This record gives sequence, C-alpha cells and structure tokens, in this order.
Amino acid sequence: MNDAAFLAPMPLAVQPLTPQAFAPYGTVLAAPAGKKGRPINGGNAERFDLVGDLQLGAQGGRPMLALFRAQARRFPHEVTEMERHALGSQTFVPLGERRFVIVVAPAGEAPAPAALAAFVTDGLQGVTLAPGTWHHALLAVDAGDFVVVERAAASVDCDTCALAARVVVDWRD
Ligand SMILES: NC(=O)N[C@@H](O)C(=O)O
Ligand code: NI
Repeated sequence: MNDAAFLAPMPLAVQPLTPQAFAPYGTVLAAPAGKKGRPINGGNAERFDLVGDLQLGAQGGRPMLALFRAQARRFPHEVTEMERHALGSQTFVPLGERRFVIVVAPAGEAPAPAALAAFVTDGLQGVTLAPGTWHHALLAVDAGDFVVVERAAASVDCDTCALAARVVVDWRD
C-alpha cells in the first residue's frame, strides 16, 4: 500500500435515519409514519408505545435520565474511538428540534472500519441503541439539549475501541 493510500481516511457516507436501516442497531424514536396513535386522555392526545423494554436493570443497574447539553460538532468528523454499553440500552431524544449524527456498528467484536454505518436524524427523531451496539459518543449537528436514558450502576459500563484505520464521517450541513 503506498503512503497516500495509507494516510487517506475512509469516507463514511451518512444516510437519513429510518427505522428499517437502523434496525440492526436499535430503535428509531418517532411516531410511525402514516399511523395514528392510541387515543388517550379523553381523545386529547395520541399514544405511541415505542420501546417496551429499555433493558436498564441488568446486574443491579437502574434507569438514569440525564440531560446532555451538547455543543455542535464540526463535520466532516474523524472517528477515532467507538464505545459500547454491554449491559443496557442508551436512548437519545432531542429537546426541541435538533439534529444529530449517529455512528454505529453491530454488537459483538470490536468493529472493523467497514462495519461502521452513519445516520443523520431529521431533528425530531431520537434513537434507542440496543445493548452492546458500538457507537460514537453523541455527535450533535445542532447545539443544545438532549434527554438521555441509560443504565446506571456502581461500575461504569462503557467499553471503548480504536479503529484499525482512519474513518471520516463524510457529511456537511
Ligand atoms: N459519556 C456519555 O455519558 N455518553 C456516551 O455514552 C455517549 O454515547 O454519548
Ligand atoms: Ni454511549
């Protein structure tokens, strides 16, 4: 491999977030397109049950709801580290209309660069990452607040891994 090829990062294309494309990694949090919710509160609201088991209690864990006040990231963004929470899911919901990019890889062995996938939300969508899904820490496109629901326990559940080659999230606002 010549030097140029060695140094050139692999561009990671960013696709619009859809439930189908994100299914191997978790759940997209949004009202199902074209579907009515269950009427509640005397018909003054519709209910959509999105995730029935957030998996936050394994090995003495408990649910934690946090608020992340995120700065806007600059793109293209080089991915240097991925992480996973093996014992619980992690949910990100924007407070207000606020986009973010989510870089993921399937649970299991530390991911090869080619196994990464990247999605950008529409500003209203949230995600629940399945336990063990490899992901990059929150990449806010629009600065501001996100509600995060995750498993909390006496010991931190966060494995990290470096990538075997350079990868750049190839996206511009
Ligand atoms: N560090 C932290 O609490 N957040 C990460 O787990 C993340 O995925 O953003
Ligand atoms: Ni995380």
